[in-house]
Amino acid sequence: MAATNIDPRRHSAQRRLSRVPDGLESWDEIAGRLRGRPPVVLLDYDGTLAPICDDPAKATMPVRTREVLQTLVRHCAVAVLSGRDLQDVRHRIRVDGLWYAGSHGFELVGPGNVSVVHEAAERALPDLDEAERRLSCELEPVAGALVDRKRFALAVHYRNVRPDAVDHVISVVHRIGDEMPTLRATHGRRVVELLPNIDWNKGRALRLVLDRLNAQDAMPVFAGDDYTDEDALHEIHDDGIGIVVRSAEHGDRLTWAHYSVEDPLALGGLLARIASLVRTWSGRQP
Ligand SMILES: O=P(O)(O)OC[C@H]1O[C@H](O[C@H]2O[C@H](CO)[C@@H](O)[C@H](O)[C@H]2O)[C@H](O)[C@@H](O)[C@@H]1O
Repeated sequence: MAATNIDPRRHSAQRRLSRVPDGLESWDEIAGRLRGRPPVVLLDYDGTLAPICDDPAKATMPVRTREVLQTLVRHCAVAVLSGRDLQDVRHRIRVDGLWYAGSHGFELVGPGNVSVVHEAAERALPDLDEAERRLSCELEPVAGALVDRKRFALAVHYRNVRPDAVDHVISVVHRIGDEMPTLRATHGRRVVELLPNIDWNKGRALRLVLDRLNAQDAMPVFAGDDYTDEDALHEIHDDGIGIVVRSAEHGDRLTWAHYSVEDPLALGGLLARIASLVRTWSGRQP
């Protein structure tokens, strides 16, 4: 299962979540790293901007975080890289001027009507349709299982499934995915997903955004909470600031992040400090 791009030779640079310093406590160090290098801020949505909840349709970002994004985007480039469908994540964030990537980066839109769709991923669409049909049918009897179709991904949520039925749900998704060579499986927070079997992920989408912005001198700052975010954290590991949002759900896993924050609210606080810093540089305009 080719879920990530990560080069195993560099695994020694990963750390356990419990050993990653807190970003708010390390603020002076972060501010020092940003000095002279304006940030490009790239963010995951679920579990990062918005707290995790039982119903994916009800995940919302705190009002204060939206205000911070509105301030940030006036002073630096901001992108949201989500596993959600592109239209869904745009609708949830509702801030103009941002880059938005949906389906884990297989489609993106940016300011000035920029639109990028991964062409090869379109070849997986018939199999995604077929997998959606079969999974909806096979998992219909499983209470709490939720099949969530995005344009270039198919998530099966098991957060509300009885613990003794979870393995069954996961194995059904893998069996159907294995029968379709155009698809591959990935895992997230109480979710298993089928994606186009292409060497593409949030790390590659992040690099695409930086390239399009011509942002070689900028400091990429990425924040995420989940396994799929590790590709983006890995991508900027040597030349950026990676932040992981901690969660008990993952245990003491390995991460490429440089700093951590306790939860989405704390991340909002850290983003507010970054916003305040970049505002100062541009003469304190709102
Ligand atoms: O990359 P993200 O923006 O973090 O999207 C990843 C998945 O997030 C959503 O599911 C997760 O959040 C739900 C709401 O809190 C939660 O109920 C679920 O258990 C989590 O897995 C979203 O629904 C998925 O489509 C995304 O792929």
